[in-house]
Amino acid sequence: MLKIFCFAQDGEALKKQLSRSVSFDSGVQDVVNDILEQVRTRGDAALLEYTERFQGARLNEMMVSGEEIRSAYEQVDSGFLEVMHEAYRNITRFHQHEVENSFFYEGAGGVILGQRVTPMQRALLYVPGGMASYPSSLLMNAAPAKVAGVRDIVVTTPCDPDGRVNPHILAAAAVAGIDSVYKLGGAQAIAAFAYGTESIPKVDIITGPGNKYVALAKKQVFGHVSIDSIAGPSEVVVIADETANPDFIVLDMFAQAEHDADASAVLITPSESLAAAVRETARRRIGSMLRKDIIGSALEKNGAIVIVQSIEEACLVSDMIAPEHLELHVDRPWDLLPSINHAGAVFIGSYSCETVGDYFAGPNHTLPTNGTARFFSPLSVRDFVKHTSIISYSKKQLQECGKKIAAFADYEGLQAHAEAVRVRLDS
Ligand SMILES: NC(=O)c1ccc[n+]([C@@H]2O[C@H](COP(=O)([O-])OP(=O)(O)OC[C@H]3O[C@@H](n4cnc5c(N)ncnc54)[C@H](O)[C@@H]3O)[C@@H](O)[C@H]2O)c1
Ligand SMILES: N[C@H](CO)Cc1c[nH]c[nH+]1
Ligand SMILES: [Zn+2]
Repeated sequence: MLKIFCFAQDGEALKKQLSRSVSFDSGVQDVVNDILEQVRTRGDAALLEYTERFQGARLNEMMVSGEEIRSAYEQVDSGFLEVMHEAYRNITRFHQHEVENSFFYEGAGGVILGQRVTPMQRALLYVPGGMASYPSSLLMNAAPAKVAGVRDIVVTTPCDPDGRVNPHILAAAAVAGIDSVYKLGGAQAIAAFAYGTESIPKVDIITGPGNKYVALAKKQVFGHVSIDSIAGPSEVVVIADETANPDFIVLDMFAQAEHDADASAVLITPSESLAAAVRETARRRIGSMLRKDIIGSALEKNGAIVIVQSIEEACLVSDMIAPEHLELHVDRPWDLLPSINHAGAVFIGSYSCETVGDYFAGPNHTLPTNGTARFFSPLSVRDFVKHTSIISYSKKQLQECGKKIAAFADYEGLQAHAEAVRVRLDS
């Protein structure tokens, strides 16, 4: 199930296997492109057909009522509510540190220059709900949107075949103060909110994680709307030395693998004895896991133990993968941080397990996957704002530099640009 590779011998083959790419396989691309096109051209009719096909639900009503949200909040276990409230406070507090201010300054000659930071007006938060339900993802998406000051925040998540949304998700919506929840999932939901349909209002940004269909749909609609990142099937890389605990490592690898048969989990270590112990522990423990089939498939397809020559080489291999999550189970974990260039989130030391970040610590768990941590960042307040440049010249200030500006336009051969300045110099 967890094959052991030696980087020195299998380097080239491993590069191919481990480097995850944003180019999803062509079967998935065809399916997603077709769904996007159908919803774009046929609107609600296609949306409802796909909802019936993929969720088994024939919907008369696409939205959850306010009453359902209130009653879910009242009925959910009070201990769970408390944890959700505490987690939401932690997440909000973290995101408050990301707030950017507008700025203005006096440029040469006293002109006023600046940048306004303003919130997006309409955001869709996608909360996955195919194989499991993710109230934690609702909290993770809502907090930065709220902190940014987004005016209209709507959530969508797949309902069950009876048209019901998981009550824990509805309770999380109440915790975050969100009252618009749709029952739609998959690429068809992404299409509906990206293009708009008769019943679904187009949004400005779509954020949130999802399976490969959701992640690819977000990628394809980018440009019609903004997106946060490609946050697809979960991934973890563990870098470990001989001091690490094999049980910790195995359960952290299982934790990501249990999300999806397309998830991935890789251990990189210079210790052959640790590699053998992890493989043995995985074999022993998998039988007791409720999601053993999903874990087994994910590890079979995208699981590996890679033996390297040193911890430094482990960092290089990890960078090659650019994982969503990177755990450092080594003697001096902080020392490795400068050698890590590409990871969505880094977990320092063997007690900072990824589950802590998934639910509770505060940093966002919506993270880039498929190697896109090379250029995407975790979901943040920055995703929910945009920037507008401000330029203010008086007549006198324009007269001081107008000739130079008009000359620049002349060099570009753009006469109207030049005249637009000269006409003011003569006025
Ligand atoms: N990267 C992150 O930040 C992050 C965070 C949390 C969860 N995740 C990931 O989110 C995903 C959740 O996946 P999920 O499936 O449980 O829920 P989901 O809501 O992402 O996907 C369910 C929907 O996928 C669509 N779908 C399923 N099979 C299809 C098919 N054959 N053809 C077309 N559409 C199909 C259906 O519309 C279905 O309703 C997992 O991959 C998990 O690892 C990622
Ligand atoms: N590990 C997921 C991100 O890949 C987030 C999550 C939510 N619930 C449990 N885990
Ligand atoms: Zn998780």
